[in-house]
Amino acid sequence: MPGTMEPINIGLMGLGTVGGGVAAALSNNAEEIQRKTGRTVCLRRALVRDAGKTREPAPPAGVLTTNPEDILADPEIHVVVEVMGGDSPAGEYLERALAGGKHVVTANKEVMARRGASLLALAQSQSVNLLFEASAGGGIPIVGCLMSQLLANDIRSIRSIINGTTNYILTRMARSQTPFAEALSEAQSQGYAEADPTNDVEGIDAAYKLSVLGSLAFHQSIPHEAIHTEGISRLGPEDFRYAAELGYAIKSLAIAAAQPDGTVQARVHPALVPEDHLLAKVDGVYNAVEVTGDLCGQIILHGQGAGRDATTSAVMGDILNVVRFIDSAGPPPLLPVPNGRGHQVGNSIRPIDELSSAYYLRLTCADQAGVLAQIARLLGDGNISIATVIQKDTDPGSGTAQLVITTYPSREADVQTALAAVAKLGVVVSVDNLIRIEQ
Ligand SMILES: NC(=O)C1=CN([C@@H]2O[C@H](COP(=O)(O)OP(=O)(O)OC[C@H]3O[C@@H](n4cnc5c(N)ncnc54)[C@H](OP(=O)(O)O)[C@@H]3O)[C@@H](O)[C@H]2O)C=CC1
Ligand SMILES: N[C@@H](CC=O)C(=O)O
Repeated sequence: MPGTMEPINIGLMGLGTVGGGVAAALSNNAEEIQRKTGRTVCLRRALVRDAGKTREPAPPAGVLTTNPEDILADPEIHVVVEVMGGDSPAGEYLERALAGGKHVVTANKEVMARRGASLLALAQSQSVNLLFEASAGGGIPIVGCLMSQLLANDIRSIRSIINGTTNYILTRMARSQTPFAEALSEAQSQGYAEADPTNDVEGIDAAYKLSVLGSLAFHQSIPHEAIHTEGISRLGPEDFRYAAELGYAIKSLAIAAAQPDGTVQARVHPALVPEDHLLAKVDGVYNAVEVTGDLCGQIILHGQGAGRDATTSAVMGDILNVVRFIDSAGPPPLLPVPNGRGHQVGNSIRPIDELSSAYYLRLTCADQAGVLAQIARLLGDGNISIATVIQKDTDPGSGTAQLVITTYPSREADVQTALAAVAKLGVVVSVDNLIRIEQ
């Protein structure tokens, strides 16, 4: 490690939306960083795929490289900041960096969801830090909050909006009837979306983030593969209209909740949220995380969940904390190492089938008398009671009508069985959507 008067050198892996923001902050805020940490923090190398790309601002001469060894094998680089994205090769680079005694800061939720447990154990064994605030919630300091200030709590639940791209798209669709593809392209041009936006719109990115947050909150591994995950691509403009008529907004929620039997329920899916709930008011690229703990009660953190500056704030916070750690000469970092003290071995995720929830159901049916009665009978046979009904002759002359039903809370497994029976009714043309209602 560097002597007390020497600079701390950063090896930046990735110089895109977030990496560009971090490089700019290291340069523009150099004096302030020096004032706050007593150290000069220098960008020594920046790894990219294409060194010929035009970059604004252009990095200083000699900084760009396409060879990861220029960072991993350089003993003068003390901190690796990974903002490349994806599991591989980023994951292998981080393993190498930690094994080589370098501190690591990453914004990569996929790597932390897939390899966080082993990376944290490696960091612990090497007495180096591994910080990952930007991996969930963008500029919202939720990771640090769960790791430190809320640590004394028995966390009961996390209910959150943790994908900026999706929330941006849903807001545009609800407010201005913007078509899905156009709203996605706007989110991409603002730098919010992942390299493969399927991860955003299909809920995969939110599942990675929920895996990170849930593992910290419940002190057990919440594997992303075990999280029930649904995307937003099946939502149509009519769903937003009907939801508003019923007094709800549609949001993509990521929820992890402790169950009385010690298991955890973890799910990412679109949901109807009452219009007066705080989560319903989170719009555009903003995210929010509601944490309920036995001591703190309910806390809601709200802020920008994606974008260059907000994410740079989280990454830079981690960098400055690493610099302070280097100079603290204190004990090794206290990382949330899985299977370590207070961390349960194994995991127990409750299957979605056992969830009890109210539902919004949209159907296209024959426009004739008695249809609702037939559907109500089949739902009733499956122990599902109807709460409200909206009937619309949306396409006069077509012989079909739209039926929107909300139900009282019922078991997911019962709803799926009853719906399969409803779909087979001759008078039902199509089952267009089924969305959970979150109170
Ligand atoms: N954008 C956002 O709002 C947020 C992003 N994140 C996370 O931050 C990370 C980076 O995201 P973002 O900045 O948007 O991504 P970008 O696609 O904008 O940038 C990725 C950068 O990594 C470089 N890169 C990618 N793969 C390789 C590789 N195999 N070898 C060398 N260089 C590589 C690219 O090089 P080149 O420039 O040559 O193409 C580019 O500079 C991701 O993990 C993302 O999930 C987290 C929170 C918010
Ligand atoms: N693609 C992500 C970026 C931040 O994590 C999002 O849209 O939230």
